[in-house]
Amino acid sequence: MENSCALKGPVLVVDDDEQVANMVALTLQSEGIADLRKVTDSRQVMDILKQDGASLILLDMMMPNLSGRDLLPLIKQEYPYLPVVMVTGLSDVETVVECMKAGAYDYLLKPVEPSRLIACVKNAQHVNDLRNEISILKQYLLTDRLKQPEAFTEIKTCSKKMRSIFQYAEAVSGSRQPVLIAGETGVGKELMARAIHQLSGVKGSFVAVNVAGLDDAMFSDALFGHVKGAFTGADQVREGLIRKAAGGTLFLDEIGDLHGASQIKLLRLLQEGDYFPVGSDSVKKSDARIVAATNHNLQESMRAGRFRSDLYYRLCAHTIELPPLRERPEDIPLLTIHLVEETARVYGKQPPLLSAELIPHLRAQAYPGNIRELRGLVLDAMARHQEGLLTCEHFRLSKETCRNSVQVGNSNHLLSLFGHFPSFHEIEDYLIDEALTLSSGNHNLAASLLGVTRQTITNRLKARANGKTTA
Ligand SMILES: Nc1ncnc2c1ncn2[C@@H]1O[C@H](COP(=O)(O)OP(=O)(O)OP(=O)(O)O)[C@@H](O)[C@H]1O
Repeated sequence: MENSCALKGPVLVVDDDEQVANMVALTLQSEGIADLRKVTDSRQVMDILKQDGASLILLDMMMPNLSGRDLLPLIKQEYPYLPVVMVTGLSDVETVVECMKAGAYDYLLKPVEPSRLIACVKNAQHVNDLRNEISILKQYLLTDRLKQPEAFTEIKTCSKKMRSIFQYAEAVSGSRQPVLIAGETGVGKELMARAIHQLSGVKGSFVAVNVAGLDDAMFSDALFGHVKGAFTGADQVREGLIRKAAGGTLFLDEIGDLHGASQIKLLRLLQEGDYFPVGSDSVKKSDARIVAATNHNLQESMRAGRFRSDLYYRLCAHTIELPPLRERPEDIPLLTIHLVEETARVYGKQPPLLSAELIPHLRAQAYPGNIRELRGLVLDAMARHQEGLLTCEHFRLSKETCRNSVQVGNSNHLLSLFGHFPSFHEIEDYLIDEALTLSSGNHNLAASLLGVTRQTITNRLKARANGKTTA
């Protein structure tokens, strides 16, 4: 019995009549469902499932040697979550009822009507997606592990909230449904969109377009392209970005600013998977996965009549809300060190050590521009910095927060913290513990924060464990 309910693999079209199988396959291919396998001998089905799996089976009821009706219980016993759609002639309706009771997902009557076939397959795929998503989320609840941590390498974080978001992103990355990434400016929405693209394992490209400021004509031309002669000056055919994103991901940034007329076109693309190049009345199909991002509250925009509710509900099936930096201050040390190292590489400098008071200062900022703002601050500070420690003096920080943070060195504060005036070793231990907390236990990071080597921290911790520290 199959333990995992994650369903991967082609749609199997099982019919002894090759013509019918071809017709079904062609109809599905015309809808962009390309991962198909035709099987004309039903006795091969169980072996195929064992070797290559399947995400759905279209199973003819009447076949020589092993009928669909006899095969169904065998499939259901081994693969209880695999949707099986029975395909049958009208006269078999009673048997269909029996098959539904035996676990068939749905049935189609011959001759198969294309729109019903497509709707049935898409529904089954949607149910599969949801089941896969739930199954992955369940695994996370039990293990708290990421399957592909490398997809998130560019997103530096030690925040638990962000880690749960990574898990959710992994869970939805295999779905064909759109993903909406919401969050303030500069929180890393585009980085997240790229991670989802990488996680989904699709072969096509990641194509990004910022739709803010595009009027409807510009939007249609950029996305859908145009035919020669579509308008004055259109003397060449232009392939739209949607074509470039075929088999990949189309990232629509600032979707909350999308023009009203363009919203209708995008809705059609999401619902039907098709579009018209400008100046053409021949419809084109798209299999690009749509990921959209916004820093607006789309529900508010919807209530204010600026954003179509049908489009919103189509987009928000999988929503990822990235928290602002002020809600994950624990990321500030890690991000600062990452940005300092990155900038040092760009300027061809040695990465400087950070002064002890710098991180508390940086943590005290509000960052309305989030990580992009922190990046700007670090770039600017690194440009001023000549040599030695990187300190508060190099940063354009609010004087108020600097004054507040400087009070860390106040002796009253030390008295209230330790209950007595602390010894040198107590302060040392305290600093090491704080740095380890800030860096989520990362010794390299903690050493960099304290301006010492990693070995110093390790030796100190070892000595403490062996009871060799003096109070
Ligand atoms: N967690 C992170 N780790 C490292 N760099 C980050 C992180 N988050 C964001 N950045 C950097 O911050 C900058 C802004 O990120 P990004 O463009 O992804 O934000 P955004 O949310 O899409 O912004 P906007 O809404 O303004 O388009 C980029 O330079 C990006 O590399």
